[in-house]
Amino acid sequence: MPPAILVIDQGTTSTRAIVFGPDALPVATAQEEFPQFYPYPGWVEHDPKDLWRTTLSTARIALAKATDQGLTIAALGITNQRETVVIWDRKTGAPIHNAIVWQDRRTAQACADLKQDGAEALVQKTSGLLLDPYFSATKIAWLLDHVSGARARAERGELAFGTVDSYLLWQFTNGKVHATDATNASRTALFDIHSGQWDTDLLALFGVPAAMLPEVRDCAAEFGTAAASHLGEALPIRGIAGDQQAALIGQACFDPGMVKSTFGTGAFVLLNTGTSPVASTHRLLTTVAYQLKGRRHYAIEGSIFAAGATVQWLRDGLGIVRSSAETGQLAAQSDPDQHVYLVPAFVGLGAPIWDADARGTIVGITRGTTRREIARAALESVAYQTLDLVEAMRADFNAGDGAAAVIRADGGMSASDWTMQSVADMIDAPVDRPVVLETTALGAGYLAGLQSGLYPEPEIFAKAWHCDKRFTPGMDAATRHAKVTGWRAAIARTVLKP
Ligand SMILES: Nc1ncnc2c1ncn2[C@@H]1O[C@H](COP(=O)(O)OP(=O)(O)O)[C@@H](O)[C@H]1O
Ligand SMILES: O=P(O)(O)OC[C@H](O)CO
Repeated sequence: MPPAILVIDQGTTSTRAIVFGPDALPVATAQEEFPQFYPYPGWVEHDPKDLWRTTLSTARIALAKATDQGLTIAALGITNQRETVVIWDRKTGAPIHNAIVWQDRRTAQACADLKQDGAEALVQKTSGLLLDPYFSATKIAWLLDHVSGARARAERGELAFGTVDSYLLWQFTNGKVHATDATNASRTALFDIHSGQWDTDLLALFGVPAAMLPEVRDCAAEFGTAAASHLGEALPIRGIAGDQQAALIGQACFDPGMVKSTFGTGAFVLLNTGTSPVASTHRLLTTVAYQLKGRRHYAIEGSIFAAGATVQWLRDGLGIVRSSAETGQLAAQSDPDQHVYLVPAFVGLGAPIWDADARGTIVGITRGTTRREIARAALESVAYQTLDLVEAMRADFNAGDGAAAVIRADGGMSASDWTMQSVADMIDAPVDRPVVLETTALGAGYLAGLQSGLYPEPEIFAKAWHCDKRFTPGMDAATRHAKVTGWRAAIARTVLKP
């Protein structure tokens, strides 16, 4: 029977399982949403049992569909929402608390205090990240300080910490393997991205005992065996990467200067900088892109908190569109002489501004403004925010024309031709949308397939990447300049901290 790879894509709102055949094309999928918990404003939790339950249910469905097609699973790959923290008891495997999700802001004050003490330089230099509640370290400390007895148990080595990949790996292997990969480790703010080791100074800074940390492995590696009791057969786990890094791999962005952007609820833009980490002077993040055969490749990353979320707000909050896709139709009919800007700072602004207190605004409306101009402003806000990240990346990477010469797009919102054209116009570079849009799962599948000898080395795999549609920039420089100037003025009215 032809071999295939089963991938778990454990995301923020749903878990998906996708099987890739011998030619690395998707052949079977399953998806399941799970509950989100918001105990207080700004807090976001998941029940780890839900993450495991939906992992099993979707994997079983996808596996059965693949078996029906005569395929046999050679290995498992895992990709996951990053930074989210799970802590569990090593003896029972039981989590000591709900998972604290990457979006959770409960440790904002702890981060502000550390910043006040001048700790950000160490964090940035060693981990490549910033002092922000987004990352795992302060979430771990919060759990150790708020769950009764947890700190003492962690120090005695009784508790294990993991990002979601690590927790699923523990479950699949029945507690035999406590490991993660270098991309997930690089999102914790505890990992020295230069040496590839957990860092004792960062552990001391955040108050995290070393005894609770997983072992860090390559992205394509032997991660142990999923016990037969889970999926009906014992399966080797051979690939792990955080979801944005997995998308970079799935988009075959292996050369320095290549960029992918995933336009989902938010948007994540990553630029491959090769085997040297590049320290950003524009408050972008430096992160591990992937680690293969002990060799780390790096990326600089910027994130936009509201991309598709703005479209959802027009649909579910304002009720001025019936479907996401309608926004593109309305934008196409809008009046080009109206200069309306929407800054979707619903939960503050991400890179490169990082203002958690900024709140959204709409400027430039007149009595003649209709939902068409509002829809256009919503879609254009994604293009302007992408431009802000790409400009910062081009300046940081300093590679002239080679940096971000093209953006490879994916994610649900990449379905919007109008938005992709607008992004191309604003960044003044082509946007390519690939044939296989399941780039995140493909990236993890590629890693597991590479380790299994099923898929070829990166250079060969990259040749199998095919563009479905290229969006070529078509806006004249004067129009672009005027529009971007208007956007920057709108941002200035939004940002609270200059
Ligand atoms: N045709 C479209 N036009 C505009 N936005 C769209 C379109 N199709 C999907 N979206 C947006 O894409 C987002 C879903 O993308 P997805 O990658 O599934 O998100 P996530 O993985 O973050 O849950 C939604 O916010 C939706 O509004
Ligand atoms: O689960 P997603 O696709 O929303 O991705 C979440 C990111 O990994 C957070 O850093």
